[in-house]
Amino acid sequence: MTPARSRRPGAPTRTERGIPEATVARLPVYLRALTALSDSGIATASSEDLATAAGVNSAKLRKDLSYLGSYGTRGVGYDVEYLRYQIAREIGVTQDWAVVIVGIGNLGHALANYSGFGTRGFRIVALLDADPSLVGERIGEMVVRDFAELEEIVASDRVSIGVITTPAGPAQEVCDRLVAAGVTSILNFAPVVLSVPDGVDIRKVDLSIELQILAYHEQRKSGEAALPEVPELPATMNGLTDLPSVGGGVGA
Ligand SMILES: NC(=O)c1ccc[n+]([C@@H]2O[C@H](COP(=O)([O-])OP(=O)(O)OC[C@H]3O[C@@H](n4cnc5c(N)ncnc54)[C@H](O)[C@@H]3O)[C@@H](O)[C@H]2O)c1
Repeated sequence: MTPARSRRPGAPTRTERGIPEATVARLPVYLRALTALSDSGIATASSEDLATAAGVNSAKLRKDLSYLGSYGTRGVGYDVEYLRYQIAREIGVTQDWAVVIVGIGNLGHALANYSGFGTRGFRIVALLDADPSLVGERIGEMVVRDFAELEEIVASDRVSIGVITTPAGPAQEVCDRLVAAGVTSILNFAPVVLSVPDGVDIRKVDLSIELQILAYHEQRKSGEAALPEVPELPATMNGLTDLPSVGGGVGA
């Protein structure tokens, strides 16, 4: 009989391929840094260069990349194009992902107007809203469509990712409709915890939490300046620095 697999307490959670979730959360950051290096015509980069471009320390970067089987060449560094391809393949952005955005208010408009998704492998196929006064509005090359068309759009465009930018109240109902229609990944901007069935991935973007983390660091910095001897913080608080950034989440 196969023994039940249990996770060692405190051990990092890992994906099915054995890559720690924290590493997966940093891969889009590396991808963005590599794209910038590639756009500047740089063909190879040392782990230090790459770490600086990505804003992490080089030991962490080397460890992360080792999970992809990428170790660079001693004295030369990493092949920028190849590493970019490896990371894109790992994240799954070598293919085109169809995305719908639900709730085209202030935030929905801002996301709809953002042109950076396409170059990162995400194709916005529909902007949906329940407000009839918004339906038919043109935003760039797209027209806001009625949320009632959701099921038809998800099926015809093979949509796998849904972005929720509605108020908190209707967010769970919108989420349920997305899931029932066949969407299996959700990016939620609404300030509410959504429940999804097994097999559906959900990410929450909350700028106020990110700001609170910055406030914590600010307080710590000013505390250190004012008081020469600041007591050591518990390890769990120090771990806050390992949280993935919001920017990585939305690819902005
Ligand atoms: N995560 C963050 O960091 C962050 C930052 C800003 C705003 N927000 C949140 O994002 C959400 C949107 O903010 P906003 O300022 O754009 O709000 P908004 O009121 O301008 O827009 C919300 C839109 O959702 C639509 N809507 C409402 N119910 C719907 C339904 N059942 N189906 C489809 N569409 C529906 C409305 O018609 C409206 O157009 C809010 O929940 C807000 O709290 C999050």
